[in-house]
Amino acid sequence: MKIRLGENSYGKNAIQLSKIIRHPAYHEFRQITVSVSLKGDFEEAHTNGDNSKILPTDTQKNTVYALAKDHFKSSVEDFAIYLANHFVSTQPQVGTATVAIAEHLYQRIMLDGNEHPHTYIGGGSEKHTTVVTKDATSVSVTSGIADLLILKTTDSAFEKYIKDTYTTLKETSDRILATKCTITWEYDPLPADYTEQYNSIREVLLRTFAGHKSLSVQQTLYAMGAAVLESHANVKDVYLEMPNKHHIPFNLEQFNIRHENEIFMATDEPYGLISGRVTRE
Ligand SMILES: O=c1[nH]c(=O)c2[nH]c(=O)[nH]c2[nH]1
Repeated sequence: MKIRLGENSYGKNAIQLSKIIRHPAYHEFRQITVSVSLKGDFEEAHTNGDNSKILPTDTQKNTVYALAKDHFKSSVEDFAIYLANHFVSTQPQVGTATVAIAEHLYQRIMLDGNEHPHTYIGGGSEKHTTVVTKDATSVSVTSGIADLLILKTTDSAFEKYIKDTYTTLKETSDRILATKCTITWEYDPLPADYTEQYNSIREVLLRTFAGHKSLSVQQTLYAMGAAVLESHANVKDVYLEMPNKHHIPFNLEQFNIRHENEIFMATDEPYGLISGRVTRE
């Protein structure tokens, strides 16, 4: 029987790195999770146990910490590109390096109307993500937002869907719309300033979510993706995952209390999961 090795990769996942950038008047604090994955000439490692072309994942991890000192200064995208390029250009057996970074967001706390110089508040579950894939001739950058918890208390309906024997869901013209969404977009061409692009795309996403008169999560998902493509010529496509964080109206009428769409029961599971890619024709 002929057996052969198929597609393979290896690397270090979930490297936790924090950095203080000390400015004279204040400190910047950054916290990231980095994953490295390498593809290349690793056939012999798998079939013969020959490790002569293996850069240990432990060394990959150490490289991330070492290079962060001088090269993690601005955006996570710039650092990911630097790291991916390092592995491709210093290791001839590596054909493609993929570096994924998720940044955990912190802001300096406000005290007496001023940002405190060295004390921070976390940004909740939201993360700024990037996945950079680099080979000898090309680089791709897909950035995004992960676990962004957003909610609106009106301008969301869900009506006129299929009703069959098993339907119990009541139509609503005014419900809570809540999601902890993960959104990614590919840049093409690559921007000069990733942080500026990220902030501007994030604002378009939030503005669209807020302003959209939603007939369903599906429709809001499409509107958010389309708004990014309409406002950012260098975004090739947008992928959105929007779990529906249900807030179910609680039946107060069983206690003879009038239901005025004010009291809900938040449920974690099961949850609707709506996902979709919005792209240019
Ligand atoms: O926006 C929605 N889309 C659905 O497909 C769906 N299904 C459901 O039960 N509630 C909702 N809400």
